[in-house]
Amino acid sequence: MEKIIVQGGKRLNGTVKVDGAKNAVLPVIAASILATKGISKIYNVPALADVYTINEVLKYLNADVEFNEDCVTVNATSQLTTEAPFEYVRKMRASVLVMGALLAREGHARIAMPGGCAIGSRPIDQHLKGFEAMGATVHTGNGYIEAEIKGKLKGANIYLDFPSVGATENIIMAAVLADGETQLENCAQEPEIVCLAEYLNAMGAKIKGAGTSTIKIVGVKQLKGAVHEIIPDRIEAGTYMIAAAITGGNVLVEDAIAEHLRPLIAKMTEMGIHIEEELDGIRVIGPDIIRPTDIKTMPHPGFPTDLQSQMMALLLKAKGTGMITETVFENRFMHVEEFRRMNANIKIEGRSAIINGPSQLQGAEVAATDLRAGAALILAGLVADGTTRVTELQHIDRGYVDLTGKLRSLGASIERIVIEDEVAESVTTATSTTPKLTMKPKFA
Ligand SMILES: CC(=O)N[C@H]1[C@@H](OP(=O)(O)OP(=O)(O)OC[C@H]2O[C@@H](n3ccc(=O)[nH]c3=O)[C@H](O)[C@@H]2O)O[C@H](CO)[C@@H](O)[C@@H]1O
Ligand SMILES: C=C(OP(=O)(O)O)C(=O)O
Repeated sequence: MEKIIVQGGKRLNGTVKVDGAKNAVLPVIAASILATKGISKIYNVPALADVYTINEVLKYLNADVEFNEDCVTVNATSQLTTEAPFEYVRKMRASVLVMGALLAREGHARIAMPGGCAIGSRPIDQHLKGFEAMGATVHTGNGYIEAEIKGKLKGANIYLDFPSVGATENIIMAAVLADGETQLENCAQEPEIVCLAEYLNAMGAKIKGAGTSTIKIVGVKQLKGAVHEIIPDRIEAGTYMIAAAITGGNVLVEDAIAEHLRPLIAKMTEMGIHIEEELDGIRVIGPDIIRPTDIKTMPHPGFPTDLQSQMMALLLKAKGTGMITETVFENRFMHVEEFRRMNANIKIEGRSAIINGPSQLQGAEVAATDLRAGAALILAGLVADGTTRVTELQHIDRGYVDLTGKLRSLGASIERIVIEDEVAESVTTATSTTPKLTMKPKFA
């Protein structure tokens, strides 16, 4: 078992570099199987557990995939198989993103049902509605969803009931090889959609309007491999911006793109945090007193749900009452119980959390209930009295490259350890806060 151990009380200072965006690289790698000619080279790829999983999915489908340094090379020119089994989809829901591409290219896709996860039920009805509008038939059974089309998909007008990120991506990937024009309305406008569309256009696709609520796609006959660079991860960047603010530090978040982070910058500014947009990133200077604010998560350009739990950590240190309303996922407050173990004063009312700050946070044993919850608990640990121990690190590894190493380079007292003997560890830690013989640091 592994744990992250944080000692609170250090101000963070220095520069931290952001990696490539998880939510951009996953659809881009999925889209690479649309190329029946040439190879793709995708740069600025973060070494995340989810990237290894999507690469495994592609290899299972019969593509050649290599991951060296920050570059993933894909050759998908051989005949593909058209099934993504449960073992991959269970590990990572984004495995469903190969569905649109397989359907467009091979006329068939069979994908294990993704099911729900800790943050919500997460259906994919909008993805399937798009495929059906393009002429595909969709069946479900035995835990799988199967879509097929005789001949080619046909361009269609598709209106999404909600601007789903995954549905927008899957439908774009289906439409690029369809006969005729597809118009996708009320679609997601996230920067990751723009990154995907730019890659597909470099492959020969004809997509216009990515980044707005209406996207037009004119189908083409064939796509070829292309070179593409993944955008910096705005959620990772936002997490370090909050780390700087919560500790009253001064940190340059290198490569953070301010245009992608407007809602966070606006809210942090309202909270009295000093933010400077510099040429090579965003500098955050934490104030002595943080003011409370109210936040409502929304699809982009609204406040991102993926920064909701980290902002809750920050509100715990604000002087006064703040409120967070989560509108994107129905169950994304799992971290509240964990914050309460740390002495946080939070009340839940329906889809809102009322945070009465400042809480005198205390170090505790807590579990990362999902990826961003894990990051939020570490942020709280940075300002808690004493030691915080975070478990369930597999969630954090899905979305942060070396979170402990990066925070330590800014001056945080944090390490990741492998515990060989759980019982011995609990006896030792009950009496001491010094490193124990039973623990081994995992990263240098
Ligand atoms: C790999 C990736 O990019 N993940 C991101 C993506 O997830 P993902 O693409 O799964 O998120 P969606 O935008 O699709 O989901 C948003 C909401 O719409 C609902 N919904 C979605 C599709 C559908 O067919 N039917 C339906 O009801 C979902 O249950 C959820 O409540 O966007 C989310 C919202 O910004 C982020 O939190 C995730 O980090
Ligand atoms: C919810 C997230 O990711 P995913 O959609 O991959 O579960 C996230 O990145 O916070």
